[in-house]
Amino acid sequence: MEIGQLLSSRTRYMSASEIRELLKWATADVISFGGGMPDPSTFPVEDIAKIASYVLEAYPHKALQYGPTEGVYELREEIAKFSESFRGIKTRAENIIITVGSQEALELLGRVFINPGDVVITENPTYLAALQAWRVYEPRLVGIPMDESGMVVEILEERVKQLKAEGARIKFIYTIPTAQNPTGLTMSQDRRKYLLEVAERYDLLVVEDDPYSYFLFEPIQVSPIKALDKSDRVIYLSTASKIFAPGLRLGWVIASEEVIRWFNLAKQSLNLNTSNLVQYMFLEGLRRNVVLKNLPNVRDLYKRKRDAMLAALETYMPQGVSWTRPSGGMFIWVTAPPQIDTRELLKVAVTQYKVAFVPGHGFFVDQSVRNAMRLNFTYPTFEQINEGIRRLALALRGA
Ligand SMILES: Cc1ncc(COP(=O)(O)O)c(CN)c1O
Ligand SMILES: O=C(O)/C=C/CC(=O)O
Repeated sequence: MEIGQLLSSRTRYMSASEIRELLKWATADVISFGGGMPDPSTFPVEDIAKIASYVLEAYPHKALQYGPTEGVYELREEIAKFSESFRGIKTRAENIIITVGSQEALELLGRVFINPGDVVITENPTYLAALQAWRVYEPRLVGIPMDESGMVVEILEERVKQLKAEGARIKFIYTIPTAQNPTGLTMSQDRRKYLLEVAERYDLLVVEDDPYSYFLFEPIQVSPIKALDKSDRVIYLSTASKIFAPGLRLGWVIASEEVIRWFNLAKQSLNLNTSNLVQYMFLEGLRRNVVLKNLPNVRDLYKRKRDAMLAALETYMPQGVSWTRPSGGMFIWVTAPPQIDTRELLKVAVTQYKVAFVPGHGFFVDQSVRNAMRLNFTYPTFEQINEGIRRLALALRGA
């Protein structure tokens, strides 16, 4: 049966995630620098196995039953304590909703805030799956350039002034201020304060997406923007994906009670509630300190992997190729000579050189930059990092 005529008009805005599409390349002979996957050796498998059997023995009915859309109250309380002690964010259970990964939080932002033509301001480049989630709501995406200290907030302020003057409806400013995806860059503390000042001055919402502040390799003194928020204008997203296990699909939002109420309403029609079993498992993981006890080792491993990739880039890359030095997180952002289209390069890289990466196009609000690529260093082994960069350099020389 042909369904083309039956599709909704919004499907024209649905496009594949170049990250998800790459997962198929994670074959035996292709070295993939694609998905932002944690090193599987960091998964606390034994702890999770014990926790799963404990939860199913201690409170099976609560774990296996439907649950409250906003999430298990004890978990929301535990995340509030974790956020204050570990991130300096003072909050309460009532200001938290548990989501199916922070990817669901990105969807809830679109569903609750974006009408066609509304302006959403982001860093440029930014997380491509956020753009993917929001495009179906037909926003006007405005990208702000970055430098070594993150989003150039002076340019943000100028753009906000222009947009306000033309009567644009700015719905929120989206930032990944710490070890940003895809660049790995971290916004300075001064810029964080300046961004909040601009948001205060123009009465704007700020969405702070923060999966990576757990993995800062350099001693940079930065605080979550949410920790500086005195007027409930920052919507803070974080996730268990990088500090526990991505396959469990658990994230959370910290925001005003009004935002939480609207996210709750939108989530009811999406999936009723995040898996209770997974919520109780993460709750036990926090209570047993499984999350924090592993972090120093994981951070050290990822720092060594970042250094290994930076060394390999220095060794093998030809003239004209540049890259970021990430302060943390999972990614290095590489810029090839301007004549190279990395989507075209990927085809050759995979088939002839058996190495994969995420082309940079999809991380830009207008897909305007074609000679960039994102490399993940946390998933590949040290040997694959060196050999994969050697192969990538050969592919670039041949381009
Ligand atoms: C900036 C950003 N936001 C959201 C997500 C989605 O994470 P989750 O696994 O919690 O859905 C990711 C995952 N890489 C990310 O990098
Ligand atoms: O690579 C990323 O940034 C995101 C990874 C999550 C996914 O596998 O889609």
